[in-house]
Amino acid sequence: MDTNKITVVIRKRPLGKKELIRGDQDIVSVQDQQTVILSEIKQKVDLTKFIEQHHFNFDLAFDETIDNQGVYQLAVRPIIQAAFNKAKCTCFAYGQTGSGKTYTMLGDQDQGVPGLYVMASHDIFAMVQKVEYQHLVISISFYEIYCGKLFDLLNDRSQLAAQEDAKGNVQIKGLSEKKINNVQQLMQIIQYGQSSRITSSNSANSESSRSHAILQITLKNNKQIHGKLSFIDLAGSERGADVRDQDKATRVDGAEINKSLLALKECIRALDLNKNHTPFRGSKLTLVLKDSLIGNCRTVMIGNISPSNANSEHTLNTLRYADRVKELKKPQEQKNIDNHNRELFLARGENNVIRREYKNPDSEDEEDCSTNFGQQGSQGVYKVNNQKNVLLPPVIQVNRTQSAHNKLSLNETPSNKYQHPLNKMSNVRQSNNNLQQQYQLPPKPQPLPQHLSSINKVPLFPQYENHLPDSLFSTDKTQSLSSQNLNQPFPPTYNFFQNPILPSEINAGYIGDDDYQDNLLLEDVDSEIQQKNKALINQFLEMDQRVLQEEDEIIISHRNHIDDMVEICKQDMGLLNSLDQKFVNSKDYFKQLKENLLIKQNKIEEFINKLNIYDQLFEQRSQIECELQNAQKYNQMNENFNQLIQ
Ligand SMILES: Nc1ncnc2c1ncn2[C@@H]1O[C@H](COP(=O)(O)OP(=O)(O)OP(=O)(O)O)[C@@H](O)[C@H]1O
Repeated sequence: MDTNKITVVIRKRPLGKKELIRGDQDIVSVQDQQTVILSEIKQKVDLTKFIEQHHFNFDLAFDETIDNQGVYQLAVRPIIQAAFNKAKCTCFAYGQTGSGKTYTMLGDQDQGVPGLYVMASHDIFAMVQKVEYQHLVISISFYEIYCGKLFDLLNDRSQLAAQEDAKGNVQIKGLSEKKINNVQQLMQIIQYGQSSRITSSNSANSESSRSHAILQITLKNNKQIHGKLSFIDLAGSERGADVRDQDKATRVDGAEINKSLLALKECIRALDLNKNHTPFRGSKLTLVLKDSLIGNCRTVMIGNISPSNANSEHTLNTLRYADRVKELKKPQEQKNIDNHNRELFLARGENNVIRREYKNPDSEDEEDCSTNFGQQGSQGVYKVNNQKNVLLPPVIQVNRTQSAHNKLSLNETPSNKYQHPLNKMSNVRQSNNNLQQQYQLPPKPQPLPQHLSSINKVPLFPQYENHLPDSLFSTDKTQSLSSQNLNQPFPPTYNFFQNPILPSEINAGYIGDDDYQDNLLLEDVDSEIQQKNKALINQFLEMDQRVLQEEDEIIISHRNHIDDMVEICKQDMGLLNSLDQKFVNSKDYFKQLKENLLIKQNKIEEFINKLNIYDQLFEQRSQIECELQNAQKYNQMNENFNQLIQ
């Protein structure tokens, strides 16, 4: 699949009123429009707190200062253009309950904030005024998937059936389609459909949606589909088990949500890897989206995240999910590097994680609050931030081409102290932990990179003009929707898919950058232990990759196996039939039956062998994982020991 077909975007929402009152801390920082850093507050067994910083890199990352208009312009608008060029385009909003998915898609009517639906439709209706698209008819469908069932939101929630025809096309039988002529009509229909959605109260968000809502806008040319846009407000990604006060129905529903989100990830993964088999049938969601995820398609995945420390686990899950989707379209070398950034297997060894000492934001100790790390300029100086709701990592800029003296300076361990063989490594870790974690003011809205600031903004919503951020676009926002603009709804100079945003500079915090990793740890600490650990990690990653590949192949083999068995069963039936009709004598019948059984036996054995190989690989991976965990425990013990004797 073309690398530009999938765009992964992260959007952080601001802290909500309740969170501010509760004193929640903002633990997410977005840097250079691509990097997201989550500072997770954790606790050791001795109850001391520390911060684990997780670094992620995406196609686009938006902080709380961006509004829906900005998200639309930078991430979504290009797919509207693509739909007019006959593509099937999909925009997903993914994230935990209350992270801002609906706000992004639908906006906030009370506050007069437009969402992506309305912005897209403004552009669509502007486009169909162009001569070359005047023949296109726009129609919409709106339905939801709840507990694996489809409900038509534009027809009294009537239940629908998704059926796959002989050619593999999926049709939703009975789905109503409304022809629309203008934005107002579209919004009225959406509002009507939205009011029929399934919502149920839960502890995270009183208007929580527990279903996937799918809005499809189809561009038709004489009943033929010219292009299609699907906007999907996915159900909350958190696990059913994490939601309080849940009854059985809620739990079942939660499991269904998980299943579909996993299937979605698998489908995007399969497409990206150009696999022969894509598991669309893994869930209703992926089945109904089949035609939008194959061939000439574009996908924008918006991962919505909450900034609050109370949601750190879910936020981390969303970032990892999005990272997994995004990881697939990277070149192999980059994947290898980022494999280091992946989930769980060795929390302390995870290479996209930095551990830091936790400093209580209530602390009045000014002296500790300004530490120079030897950086040039002001970036290494950490100032007190009186704003208690913000817990942001210090931005340490390290130029990766700089020589050793420009690196993050680490404290020397006094030579008269006992040195354990593992000391070098633990010294580094300890020094890292000793870095004073301070609190910065939230970053000012960052100016867009030069090549983006020249975007020719077309004011889509004269009625919403007052809400547009001045900082976002260089053009005059009072410009009206003139006929000239209507003829040119898409900025001719800008196409996101042709001009992806490049990181303006390497951010030192991004540990996926192996030069930086080398600078921080490896060059300075060349211990045997560390080499061993590194080798173990590489072994683990290699094995992990093989296990994942084997898993994919087994699923494909299983489907093939079923097809084969069905074929043999058909032959068996035919054989019996022939015997009944006396077309075959009993001797030939027994001979053929035996042959069929042997073929079945061979196929079953072949498949069992595959499963055995998988078991072995899995076992090997577990062993390496275990060794890694032991190494981790050993290092921890050593570190504790050092702390005790110092
Ligand atoms: N970018 C934002 N700016 C301001 N407020 C926001 C933003 N994103 C979300 N909110 C607010 O946060 C609350 C939760 O957002 P929203 O309902 O969109 O969450 P959700 O992810 O759709 O949740 P669910 O899956 O339960 O429907 C709402 O009150 C919304 O107005």
